[in-house]
Amino acid sequence: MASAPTLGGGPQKKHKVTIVGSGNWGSTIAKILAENTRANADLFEEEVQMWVFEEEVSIPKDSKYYDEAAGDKPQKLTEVINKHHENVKYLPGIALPSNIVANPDIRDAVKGSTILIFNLPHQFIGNVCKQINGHILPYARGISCIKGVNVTDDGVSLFSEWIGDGLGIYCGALSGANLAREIAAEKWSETTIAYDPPAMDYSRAPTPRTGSPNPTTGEIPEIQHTDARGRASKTKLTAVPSDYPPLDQDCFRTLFHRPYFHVQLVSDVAGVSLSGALKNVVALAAGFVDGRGWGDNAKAAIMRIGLMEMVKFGKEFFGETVQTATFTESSAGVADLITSCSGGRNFRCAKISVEKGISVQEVEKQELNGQKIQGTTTAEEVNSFLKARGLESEYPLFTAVNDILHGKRQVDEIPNLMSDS
Ligand SMILES: NC(=O)C1=CN([C@@H]2O[C@H](COP(=O)(O)OP(=O)(O)OC[C@H]3O[C@@H](n4cnc5c(N)ncnc54)[C@H](O)[C@@H]3O)[C@@H](O)[C@H]2O)C=CC1
Ligand SMILES: O=C(CO)COP(=O)(O)O
Repeated sequence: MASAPTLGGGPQKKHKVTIVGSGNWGSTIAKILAENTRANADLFEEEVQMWVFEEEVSIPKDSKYYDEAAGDKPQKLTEVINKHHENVKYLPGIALPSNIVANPDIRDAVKGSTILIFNLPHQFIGNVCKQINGHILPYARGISCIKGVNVTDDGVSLFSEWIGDGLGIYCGALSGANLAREIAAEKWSETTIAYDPPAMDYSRAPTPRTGSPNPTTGEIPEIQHTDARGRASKTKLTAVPSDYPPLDQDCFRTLFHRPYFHVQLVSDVAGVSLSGALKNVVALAAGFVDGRGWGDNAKAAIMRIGLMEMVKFGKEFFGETVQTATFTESSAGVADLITSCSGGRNFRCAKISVEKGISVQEVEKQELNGQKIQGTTTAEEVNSFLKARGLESEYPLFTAVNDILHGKRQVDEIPNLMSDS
């Protein structure tokens, strides 16, 4: 284990960072993390592990990476990334720092890491967590960059909480107006990180939700989560050993903040996670109306109604744990809604689907080269949750998007369906 001297002369371990996922956003975040682990050698091990869902890629003849010896033979994506320091499939044209190690073995990638960054399409996270459960450090901490919600028959839960509960660790959330391709090109943007673990990790005062260790016994409080049906779950955390730098908000700010990627810290994990998930449904609606050529006023109307439904959903099902300001003031809320409804993949796929008269899923396959949009599944998941509670009519925009995706409604019906909003 790498160590560095402390003021007291004792060993000071460094945090090891693993990113679970390597798509368009996953690879962009890996770039940011690797730049910052290099710049902060007192806190972090320089090498960043990046778990890659292994697949084979063909390198075209006109590519600078074309290898005469290999010819057209497909090559493993991990090997291409480690050799050329570029994710040629999911983030082409962007140089990745050489301290990123692409690893196809998920258990090996997370081994010994104190910091786990979850960044993959939400439909794959369940299987990945199953594979790493029991193979991570008990005192690891996580951040979920996933934009989606976890819906089961029992209710809606946030991936940050679901990952935390499942793995027995604390997991915060990162979300913002963050089109990956712009950030990978180092164009300035803001993001929001919500990280609010019990005070044992904290250099600041504890919040009422997370409490602090019992001053007499030193016992660590459990983290309590309440799902959308009001059912509570508790995660008993293992404290981060004191020979590591504190794993607090400041540590995560240092890990993520770049001159071109400004981090705003909040404690509302639920609000940040929900905003990121629900705005994808709204972005599909914005794409539908743009595809019909209705212009910016219609798109603004969609954003206004969508934001209202996002806040209503958060307040109705997550109560006091979400703050309205997260939706209306943070990068994770209104700013992400605007960028996603302007140039996101959900928006673009929905727009093209209307223009070409084909399904959004078909456009996704044709246009995105393996990238996955999240709005289609989130629209279905949110709809099945609302339907089961007889609440579809209270969320006309969310409901209309799902109905259009399933051919039950037409885009032209949107104005009438929104008439009471
Ligand atoms: N791309 C963007 O601009 C942004 C994306 N996000 C969010 O980040 C999350 C990750 O998305 P991206 O990195 O964009 O992914 P992506 O859509 O670019 O790529 C798909 C990824 O899924 C992986 N994959 C395919 N099949 C798999 C399987 N069976 N098991 C596990 N992995 C599999 C692929 O290897 C690839 O890494 C999503 O929740 C997305 O909403 C958030 C902010 C920006
Ligand atoms: O979340 C995003 C921007 O913040 C990306 O949205 P898309 O997945 O629709 O591209």
